[in-house]
Amino acid sequence: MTGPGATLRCAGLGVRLDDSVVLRDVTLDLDARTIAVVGDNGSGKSTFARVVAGLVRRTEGALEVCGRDPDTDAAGHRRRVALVLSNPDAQIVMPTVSEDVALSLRPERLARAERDLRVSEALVRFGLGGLGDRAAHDLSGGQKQLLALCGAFVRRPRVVVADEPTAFLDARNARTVAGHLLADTGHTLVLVTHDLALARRCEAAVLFADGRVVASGVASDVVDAYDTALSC
Ligand SMILES: Nc1ncnc2c1ncn2[C@@H]1O[C@H](COP(=O)(O)OP(=O)(O)OP(=O)(O)O)[C@@H](O)[C@H]1O
Repeated sequence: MTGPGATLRCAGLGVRLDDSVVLRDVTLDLDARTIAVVGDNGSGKSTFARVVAGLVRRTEGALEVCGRDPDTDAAGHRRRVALVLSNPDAQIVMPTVSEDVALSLRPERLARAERDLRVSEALVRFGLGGLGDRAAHDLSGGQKQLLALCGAFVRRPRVVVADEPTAFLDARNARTVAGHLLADTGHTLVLVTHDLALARRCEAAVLFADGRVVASGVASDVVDAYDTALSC
């Protein structure tokens, strides 16, 4: 694949895990800042998200994320990409809120003052100002997901891959988290979601079924196609 970097470009991409073919012949060319990934349970969305994030290697085909092949510079790719999962408990590593956010900045080897400033600015931005010294596991579910976003965005990632980030949240927290993910802060968003109203708010979408792409393009068109398939 050549030419200027579209956001997400795949040609004949396939993934085999433990001798099972999980993704097959995924071909896409999307140039959009926000991309939803939709489809039934088990259709391959999370696997695709992990390939985009550089956590799972494809076994076939070509892939470019913002013009770069994750496999040619895997470490650099992981530095540019942040991953947000549905279960924020799985993402909390450090005892306190601010230590947990600071951990995300460790690879940048910042001076302590700059690191502390970046952490406190991020906490305020995600509504956690004043909670820096709290035990991270004592936060509410919604606050924990905001902490996960804080840890993702404090690194100023080029790409954010979010896998069902609102799945366990109430309507208010889901709206807050979605607002942060969709806001234009210079990142590209790849958002796996079962929330079709949220998917419609993205610019583009991809619909998976049985490990294949069955529709891709403008988000509202793709979600309409999925809605139609669901009612058949
Ligand atoms: N390590 C693995 N080995 C074999 N098969 C796997 C592995 N990981 C996932 N799969 C299978 O790949 C298929 C796609 O899984 P994936 O988690 O990507 O789907 P999904 O669309 O994200 O589903 P959900 O909406 O339920 O989260 C499933 O059938 C799953 O069982």
